[in-house]
Amino acid sequence: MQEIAVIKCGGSIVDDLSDQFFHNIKTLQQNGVQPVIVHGGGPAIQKMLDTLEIDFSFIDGLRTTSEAAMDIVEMVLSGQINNLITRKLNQAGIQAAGFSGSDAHLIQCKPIDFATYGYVGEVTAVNARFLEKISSRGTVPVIAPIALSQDGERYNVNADTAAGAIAQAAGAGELVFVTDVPGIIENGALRQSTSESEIEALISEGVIDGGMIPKVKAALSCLSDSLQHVMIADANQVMGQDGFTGTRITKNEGATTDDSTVSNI
Ligand SMILES: Nc1ncnc2c1ncn2[C@@H]1O[C@H](COP(=O)(O)OP(=O)(O)O)[C@@H](O)[C@H]1O
Ligand SMILES: CC(=O)N[C@@H](CCC(=O)OP(=O)(O)O)C(=O)O
Repeated sequence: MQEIAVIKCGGSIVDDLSDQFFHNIKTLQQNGVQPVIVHGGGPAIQKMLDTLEIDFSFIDGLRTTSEAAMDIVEMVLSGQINNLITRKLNQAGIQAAGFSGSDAHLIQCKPIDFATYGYVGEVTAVNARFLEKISSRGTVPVIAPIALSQDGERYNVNADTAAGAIAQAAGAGELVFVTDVPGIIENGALRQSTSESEIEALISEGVIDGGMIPKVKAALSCLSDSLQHVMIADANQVMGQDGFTGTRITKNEGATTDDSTVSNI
């Protein structure tokens, strides 16, 4: 089986992906790696909810999602952003197919806490076998972070969390959060690496803030024996021979690394 690399493409950068991003995906394929793309779309969702004057708030970085908001989340993520990225990949000569996480039981979930968050899901299982079937035929799956509950309801999942769960369930050897910054910045400089104990301090000191918090949390929760580091990187960087450059996140030395909670169906 070829190595899988999950690339999470942030909503902050989807409109500004350069040729270099697509070149990097091609290079991964040429190196025998199967890329799986998971995307966000926070800014586009925000814009549409504001235009339609649909209420929401953020609690711990998660968008509270009413039924009306969920219609918009699904429309924007599946109908707009997923199509955009898939179309651009195909235009760049990379065979790609778009999916909602609610297709083919790709992402299964349960509500986090319906009374507080509404339709916001916590991933319980990923259909990694389906992904493997698509990837092994040379097609790049492009996945919107929408999940299905056991009773067939759609839920909104934070895209960083969805990418982490997919990487974990698919046994990915690489997970890269590509975004609009080169990695974790501290005092104006890029931090080349960090680990669990430092991250807690960086969050409490306010160095890691806002949209960077779900990335580092997702990274820490999916590190395992097969996935020993996670990268946060600039989406349009020139990728070198050693892969993406940015901030490399690892567990602390000596910590248990195999704490899998998402099942692979
Ligand atoms: N220490 C930090 N280093 C870099 N970016 C940070 C840091 N703390 C907070 N951020 C913010 O996180 C943002 C990236 O997260 P987000 O906007 O959610 O991106 P995406 O849509 O790509 O997931 C950056 O643009 C920056 O504003
Ligand atoms: C529950 C929740 O917060 N879902 C996110 C899903 C999109 C996302 O995560 O997009 P980014 O990667 O661009 O942040 C939202 O509604 O914005």
